[in-house]
Amino acid sequence: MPAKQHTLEADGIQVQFDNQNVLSGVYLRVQTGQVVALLGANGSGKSTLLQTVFGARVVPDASVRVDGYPVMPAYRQPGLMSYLPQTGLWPSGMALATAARLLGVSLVEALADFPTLQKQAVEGSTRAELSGGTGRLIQTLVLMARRSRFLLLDEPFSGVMPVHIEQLSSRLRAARVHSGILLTDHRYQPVLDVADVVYLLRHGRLQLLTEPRAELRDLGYLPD
Ligand SMILES: Nc1ncnc2c1ncn2[C@@H]1O[C@H](COP(=O)(O)OP(=O)(O)OP(=O)(O)O)[C@@H](O)[C@H]1O
Repeated sequence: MPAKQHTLEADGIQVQFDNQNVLSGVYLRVQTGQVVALLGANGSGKSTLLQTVFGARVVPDASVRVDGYPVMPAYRQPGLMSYLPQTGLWPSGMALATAARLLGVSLVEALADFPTLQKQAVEGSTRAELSGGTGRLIQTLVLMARRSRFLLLDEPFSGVMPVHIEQLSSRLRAARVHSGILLTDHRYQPVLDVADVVYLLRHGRLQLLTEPRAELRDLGYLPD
């Protein structure tokens, strides 16, 4: 029997910095079974939006709902949402195994199918001892192993080598069985390859793209 579908919605999000509107009148919808891409220029407000949805940023009048019920702050609801911030998920000097344990995950299971990562994540090793891309990938895999209903990923492909991006993309596709995934990254190609739905954040608003590659080219986000 197919898993029951759940819907995350967010709206009413108005954010200003220095009297400039960063987010105004955003409506976002993510369903379990979907990978939803959030694209946009540097500084367009993608990270601000993810922080707000997770509850890490408090925005008056914002509404975040799952299946129609308010879930603010979402991070307080057990099993509901996991969030990979752009700045890192745990302190870089913390042992990977400790970080995974605090997140309720087995490091070995999280890194299954990634033998090179398993070799690097030996007892006591920390993110600070790994390359940037390896550390990024390990954080994403640990977070995914929590199997939360919704997963917010801010630049999971950053610094990750193509062969691992491919493997991570397969994991993301498979994770749709139990999760809805909201993903932002400047590596448009792998994002578009994995996404079921694509939003462009522009002038503070979300635009749903129906022909993502063509529209991104027309708007100057992708080269001709
Ligand atoms: N705490 C803050 N104080 C002032 N301005 C901020 C603050 N946080 C974010 N901003 C501004 O808000 C805008 C949106 O930032 P945000 O990090 O959300 O963009 P982004 O789309 O994630 O960018 P990038 O793709 O470069 O990561 C930027 O202009 C940024 O300078």
